[in-house]
Amino acid sequence: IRPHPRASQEAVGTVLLGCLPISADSVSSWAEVAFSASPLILPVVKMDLERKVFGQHLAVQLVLRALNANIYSKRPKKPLVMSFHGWTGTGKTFLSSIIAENLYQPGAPRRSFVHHFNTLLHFPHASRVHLYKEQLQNWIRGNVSACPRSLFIFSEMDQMPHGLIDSITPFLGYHEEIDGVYYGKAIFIFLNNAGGDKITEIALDYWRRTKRREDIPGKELQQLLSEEIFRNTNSGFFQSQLIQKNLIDYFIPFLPLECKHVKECVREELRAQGHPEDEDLITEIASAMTDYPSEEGIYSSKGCKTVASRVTLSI
Ligand SMILES: Nc1ncnc2c1ncn2[C@@H]1O[C@H](COP(=O)(O)OP(=O)(O)OP(=O)(O)O)[C@@H](O)[C@H]1O
Repeated sequence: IRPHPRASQEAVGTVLLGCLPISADSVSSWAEVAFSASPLILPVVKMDLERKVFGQHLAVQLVLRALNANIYSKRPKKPLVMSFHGWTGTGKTFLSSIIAENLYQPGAPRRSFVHHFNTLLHFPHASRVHLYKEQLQNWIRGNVSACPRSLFIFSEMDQMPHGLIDSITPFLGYHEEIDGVYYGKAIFIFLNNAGGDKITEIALDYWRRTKRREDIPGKELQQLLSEEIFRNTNSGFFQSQLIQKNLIDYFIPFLPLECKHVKECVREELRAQGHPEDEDLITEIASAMTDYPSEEGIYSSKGCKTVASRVTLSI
């Protein structure tokens, strides 16, 4: 990751990447305008999430609650920090992109406020952790100083070099300001496969006891997740201060997707590609994808991830 030349300590308070090329004050106020914290925003996000995201009632509920608490507060005491967990293809990236799309007013240049870090792309070498730490801090400090409502998304957390994520600990705490920068309106989302097996284990247990997945208690699941990723050497949060200091506000579980959810994804994909909703084809693709556990075939181990290509190949 190469921070924008202006996103550095000296430049805090000047113009930064992604913001309009005007003075810091106007950038800041522009960002405020672009961020539509009107009473309408959450109903719109809610509608979008409930309509487009299948099988993730817990994640949707928790995310809405979290956004509600931060967005409508005049001066949140700390930035909103959410960590999404679940198997591949269950909608973690999809849900964060829906948040990013809805958080800012239409027409606002989203890249000005939404910053996506992909571990494999931006932090590929464990030996360069020191360099990454400094760059990451500069990037966040610089962008939040210009756009307080910045959204930072970190994907592939499982691949994150140990210790790197702790470099942003100071920004995530309860501080009025740090060196003149206020972080309370920023939003951080971490995307992680770690914890996915635990979530599936619990979901499967409910299924086997013929209990509804809707009855899985979110609170307990969140607690289990925080313990699991702290212990897991591959979670990106292994022995992380972010967890020790309770700076992650919400651990959001993404449940494994069942055949009926995959069917919805296939249906959606057919529509998006402009094809008729062929029920036989929908069932065929979804059934072929629900492969876990091998004896029962209840969940799709790839979620909806390969749906688009399967639809393309089947047409
Ligand atoms: N729960 C879901 N509801 C609707 N569509 C979904 C859902 N999960 C996945 N999809 C579809 O599958 C695609 C891939 O999912 P997505 O990239 O969000 O998975 P992910 O959980 O981020 O996976 P990974 O952990 O591998 O990054 C999405 O773009 C979306 O089209």
